[in-house]
Amino acid sequence: MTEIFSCTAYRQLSQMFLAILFFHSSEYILAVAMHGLSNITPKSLLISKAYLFAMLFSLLEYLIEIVLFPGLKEPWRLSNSGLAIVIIGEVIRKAAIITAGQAFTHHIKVYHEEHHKLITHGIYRFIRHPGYCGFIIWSVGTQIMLCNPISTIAFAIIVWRFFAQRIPYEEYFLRQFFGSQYVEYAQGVPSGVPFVN
Ligand SMILES: C[S@@+](CC[C@H](N)C(=O)[O-])C[C@H]1O[C@@H](n2cnc3c(N)ncnc32)[C@H](O)[C@@H]1O
Repeated sequence: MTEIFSCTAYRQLSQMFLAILFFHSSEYILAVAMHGLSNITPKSLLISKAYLFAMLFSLLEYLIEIVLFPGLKEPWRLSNSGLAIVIIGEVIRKAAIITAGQAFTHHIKVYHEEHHKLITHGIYRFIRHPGYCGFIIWSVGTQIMLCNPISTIAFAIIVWRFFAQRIPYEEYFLRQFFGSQYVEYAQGVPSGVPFVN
């Protein structure tokens, strides 16, 4: 047992645990700070059944591989690059949440509220969906950090597909709310999610 859970495994699993803990607790704290505790539900922790399934799958992959192919987990440069990618993803996502403030809601708004202003400054000057871009980077980074080949590819495809479907829906309402102001903004600024215009 001690041999299976080598130093590498302890380090990688602790980093994963801390990455997840930091991500969800900071999402919740920021949601409370932006919207007030009374407007927040446990959904702001962003833990869905699909997400839990994906994370458990990745943990299972890790455990199977560390037993059967321990050498797969050893490339420390790759694992450290994963950690760096996780941090970059966090920074991009949190910059989005802090910049957008009350405009950043975890559900997509389908009715225009008066206080909802179009955000085009800060990180939104460079990409239209930094929150989604940051999450894709963060989630794929967690799997690179664990040196999980299957989950790295699966996370990249599944998370990308999720946002590729969500963005057109979200932008339909943004065009309804902000009209030509949003159309012009979208023409000049890339989405930040690969292959999504
Ligand atoms: C989960 S947030 C994600 C925001 C953005 N898609 C991102 O990735 O940073 C979803 C809410 O943000 C709002 N939203 C998205 N882009 C916005 C912008 N540029 N200005 C104001 N609100 C925006 C949408 O109306 C939606 O209700």
